Amino acid sequence: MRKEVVLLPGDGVGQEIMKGARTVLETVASEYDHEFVFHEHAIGGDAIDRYGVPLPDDTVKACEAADAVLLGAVGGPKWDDMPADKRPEKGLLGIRKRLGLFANLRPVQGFGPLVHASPLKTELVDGCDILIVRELTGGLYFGEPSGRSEDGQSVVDTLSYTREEIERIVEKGFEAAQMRSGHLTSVDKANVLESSRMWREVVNEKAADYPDVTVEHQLVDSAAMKLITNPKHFDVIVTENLFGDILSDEASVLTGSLGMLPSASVRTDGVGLYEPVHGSAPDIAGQGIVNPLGMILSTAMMLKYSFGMEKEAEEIERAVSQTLADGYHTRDLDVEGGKVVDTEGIIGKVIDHLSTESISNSICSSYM
Ligand SMILES: NC(=O)c1ccc[n+]([C@@H]2O[C@H](COP(=O)([O-])OP(=O)(O)OC[C@H]3O[C@@H](n4cnc5c(N)ncnc54)[C@H](O)[C@@H]3O)[C@@H](O)[C@H]2O)c1
Ligand SMILES: CC(C)[C@H](C(=O)O)[C@@H](O)C(=O)O
Ligand SMILES: [Mg+2]
Repeated sequence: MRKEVVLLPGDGVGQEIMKGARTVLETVASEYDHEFVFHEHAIGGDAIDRYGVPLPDDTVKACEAADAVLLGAVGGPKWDDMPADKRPEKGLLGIRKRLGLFANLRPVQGFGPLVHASPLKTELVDGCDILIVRELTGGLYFGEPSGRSEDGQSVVDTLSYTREEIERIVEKGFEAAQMRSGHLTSVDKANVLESSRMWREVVNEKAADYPDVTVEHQLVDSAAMKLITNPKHFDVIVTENLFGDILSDEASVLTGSLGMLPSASVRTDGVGLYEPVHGSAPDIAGQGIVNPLGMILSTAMMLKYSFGMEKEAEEIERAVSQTLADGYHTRDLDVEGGKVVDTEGIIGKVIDHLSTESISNSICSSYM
């Protein structure tokens, strides 16, 4: 298959992890006889520096025309003093909105080889497998009005959702639960927020269409507590934009590092954007030590969801898992007896496991 992929490396470690994604895809292409054509475009601070805006029109057009988009990360202290509408993060929010990517799927897995990497007790983490379904194009991130009063003494951000926006993401949550364990946790703040009360109403209405799914409502504050005291309680979590942002970084603690989490930003049909959950990590950018596995696992999500390449995606996941099982990891992971390697080192190990020989071995062993 021939696929056009837009690469948006962005800022900070974005450039370093994108190299890993590209190398992995090139290996998959040669092993499986695919052709991935890469088109690199600017976003975030990189785009501000080069073109004066965080989301150039060319970038949007290229993404709209692509088969899929991969994004590294945006932002960093260099642009912290820019006015709100010119910040790098506006580029990311802009592309999500322009492409209509309302559903952000954030799987939290990888506990096999990493079960001892989490600061949480092993028995709490072992066997966890959670999918956070985060609403991505509404809520506080996009509500109007937003800004300061003329005298600078008051400020407003608006949390707004239409019923339709809630319905479509809640449906994604139910569909995911149906395909997994059949349990859905809807996270809100219905004891305080009107938007959450409408959210809860929609979840209860939709539940009738999914009789095979059990639903529970959980307030976001206690959900945050339960996520690290009893994570196995959760399977699919569906929640609004800001709650999903915060809970997913928290959930990364289960894997031992924020650098491990991939994500898919999708809509019902059309182009999808794949991005790790973490940011531009300015504290370690340029040092060659960033963990590229969240980005690499995002490429696996792209192959599965946008290109229907299930087998190829599984091979990437297997290669990552075997690399970790061999004891190799970057320094953000604290694994007793593990072997710390740099970014290039870990990418090389993943590639070794993607080579023809190792793939054919895994195919043989899967029939035994
Ligand atoms: N998708 C995105 O583009 C995205 C996501 C989150 C934050 N950001 C931006 O990134 C900048 C920094 O934000 P932050 O520091 O709060 O969050 P961050 O995710 O960039 O970093 C938080 C901490 O985790 C570490 N970390 C993150 N990813 C890592 C990886 N792959 N390997 C090893 N360590 C990793 C960092 O070194 C840092 O100590 C901000 O400008 C923020 O807006 C962008
Ligand atoms: C950089 C920021 C706008 C972004 C978000 O809040 O959505 C990030 O934290 C994420 O999780 O993708
Ligand atoms: Mg975030």
